[in-house]
Amino acid sequence: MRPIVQISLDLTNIDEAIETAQLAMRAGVDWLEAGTPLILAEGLHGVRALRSAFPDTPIVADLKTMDGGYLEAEMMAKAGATHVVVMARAHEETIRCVVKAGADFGCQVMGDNMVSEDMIEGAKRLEDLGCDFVIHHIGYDERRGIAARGERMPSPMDQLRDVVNAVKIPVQAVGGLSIEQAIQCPQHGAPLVVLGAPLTIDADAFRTASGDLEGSLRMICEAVHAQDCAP
Ligand SMILES: O=C([C@H](O)CO)[C@H](O)[C@H](O)COP(=O)(O)O
Repeated sequence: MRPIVQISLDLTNIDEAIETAQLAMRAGVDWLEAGTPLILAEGLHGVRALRSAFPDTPIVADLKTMDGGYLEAEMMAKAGATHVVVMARAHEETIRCVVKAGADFGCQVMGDNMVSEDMIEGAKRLEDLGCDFVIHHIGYDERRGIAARGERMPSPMDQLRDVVNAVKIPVQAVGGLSIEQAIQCPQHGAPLVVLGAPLTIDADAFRTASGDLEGSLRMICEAVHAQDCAP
């Protein structure tokens, strides 16, 4: 699979999300993600606004579904999402329901292994239950909590190769990656590169790469697209 750059719009209003998405699309980003904060703040209106502004762009709705999977996926697909997210820790019936809704409404399913007791088994479970992609994810609170205790912060890079080797579906690594680590994901067999915090939480540091946010993002997109994804 050709490497893909996805931008996570972890923002809290539609105007800011559209503005950031426009910049991202000019820079060469392939997929947009309606991040969990945007979905909480703007709901289906946020996804509809992105779909209306970007009619041909894949849109991931980061719902983090734990229950009521069919309806959540149906609503997001009808609003314009091409991808929805269900959690590996959800009941297997919930994962099956999201997969069924994906098939019924033309939407692909990304399964997120965050806080799985065993991240590799979590990824396999998602594949076995019919998900189209695995999101190998170390959560924001988990990372911050561990760092606050002065311990080494876990990274999705720690087990990325093992997760990639355990499943046949494409994998995306998420959670606290540096820009360099994100760019390297295809070399570790993970073709979906997601950029989140660098554009929002850490925007100033991100700009330092070239002094200009759009220019920096363009450089990142070019670096990702120039790679072949390792098997
Ligand atoms: O999904 C996310 C998290 O659970 C909060 O909603 C974030 O999008 C994800 O953790 C982003 O991580 P960074 O790559 O560190 O921005």
